[in-house]
Amino acid sequence: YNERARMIKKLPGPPDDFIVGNGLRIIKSSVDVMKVRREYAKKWNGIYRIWAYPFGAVLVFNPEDVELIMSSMKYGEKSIIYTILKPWLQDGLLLSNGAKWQERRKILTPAFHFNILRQFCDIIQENTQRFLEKLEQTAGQDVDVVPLLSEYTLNSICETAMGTQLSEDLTGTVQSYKQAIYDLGYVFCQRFIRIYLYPETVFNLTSLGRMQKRSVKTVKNFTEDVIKQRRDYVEQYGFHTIGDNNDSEEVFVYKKKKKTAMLDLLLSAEKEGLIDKTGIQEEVDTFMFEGHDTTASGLTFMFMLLAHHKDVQDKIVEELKELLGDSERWLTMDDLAKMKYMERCIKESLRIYPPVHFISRKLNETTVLSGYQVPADTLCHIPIYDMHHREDLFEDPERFDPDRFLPENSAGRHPYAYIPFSAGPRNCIGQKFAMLEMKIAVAEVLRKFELKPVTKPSEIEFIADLVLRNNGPVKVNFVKRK
Ligand code: HEM
Repeated sequence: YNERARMIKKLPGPPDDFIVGNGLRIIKSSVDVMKVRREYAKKWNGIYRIWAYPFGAVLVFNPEDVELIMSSMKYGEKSIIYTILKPWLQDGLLLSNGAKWQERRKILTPAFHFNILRQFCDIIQENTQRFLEKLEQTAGQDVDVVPLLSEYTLNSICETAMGTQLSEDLTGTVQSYKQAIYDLGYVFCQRFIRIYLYPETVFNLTSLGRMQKRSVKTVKNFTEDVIKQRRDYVEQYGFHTIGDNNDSEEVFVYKKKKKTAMLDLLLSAEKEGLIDKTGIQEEVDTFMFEGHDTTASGLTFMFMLLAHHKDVQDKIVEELKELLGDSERWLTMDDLAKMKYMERCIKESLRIYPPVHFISRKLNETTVLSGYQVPADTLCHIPIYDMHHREDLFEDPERFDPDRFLPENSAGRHPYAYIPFSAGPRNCIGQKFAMLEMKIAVAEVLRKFELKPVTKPSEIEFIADLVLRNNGPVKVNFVKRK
């Protein structure tokens, strides 16, 4: 009942219970908590608050407020809920703040330069061909795309950014890594809604605390192996450079040399004393997770949608035919840039199913949002999913309509109404990489297969996790084209 509480309670939100405020109302199962969030978002369209003593949170999904928060570094600091991820991602780019974040972002930005992505394109293509062979083995059957796509995207990030191929004898380790990521997402969400688990000493005594400890160990063992493999390679052969035979392709990475793998960049920064071993580990942990789980989620829902929209598949195939005729060559970056219809389909899928459905910032000063005074230190959550599903921003929001992204239909839309990759200075560093990978996967799969529907969008039940996931398999039937 202090001043901060009184200010927060002026915002619309669920009714309070004595002392605990809304704290008990949000302790739900992973599925129910997502349903409650949707109910609240529909009821208080644009802004509402949750007061759970001693924390106040405001959920902001009015584009004007979102712009205010995201467009400058004034609110660039991540909120306290991300500290739950610290034992795993430590001070990697996703979690770090201030000068450390700035320095790291400067080191890592060149790793996703256009010319480097051009080199990655071939590597992703090779991986895609292996993925297609896997699909061929189950052609005509109902398959759960979730594990297949997670393997596909994990291989892509390892072979490109990390410069390491995951060999067959690592299959067991890879499985444990993926399971550990699921477990860490589960622990994060369970702890997030249970404020009494915020103190470390209490949390460490619980089964969730023990689960986190085990999972962090598994994840770190795996990423340590990836770093070691590349370190050994670099020691033996030197940094893998590109553009040596073609000066027009020259890429100046971190002021001088040219390197492909992101990990090479970090190893070379280590030599210059700009980052240490721990720093490399935290960035590799961050990029391995952000670089595969998000894209896998995006592709999962994209394939489900395509399976239910044969007309959309036909249009993409038509676009491919116009571009390639009867040629069986691989698609290049230039081809993909011309596939405007397919790009609209991916954008629309990321609107309906944004893989990163929720982000959070710290308000470090009292801020006016939607006309309400929100006190300093309030957690400022941005539920991207709820904004993308606002009826007044996207008419008939559940309908899959790629033409929403035609230039004439996007004109007048608020630039912060659609933010699957976040926006502003702390936006997604891997956005172009993710779009490239998704385009290659969609185009190459549709060249070979027609997708038939199995799991229906109406059957999807989200579970609370770091990325958008269904509570169960997402099945599609891939039928080989003649
Ligand atoms: C469809 C795929 C992807 C989506 C939807 C996505 C979305 C996002 C979003 C919304 C954020 C902001 C997070 C926040 O503020 O808490 C973010 C940050 C980030 N993403 Fe992605 N991402 C994707 C793919 C990738 C890939 C492929 C990589 C790496 C290769 C990557 C690396 C990162 C990193 C390192 C950050 C933190 C950036 C910073 O704070 O400076 N993401 N991403």
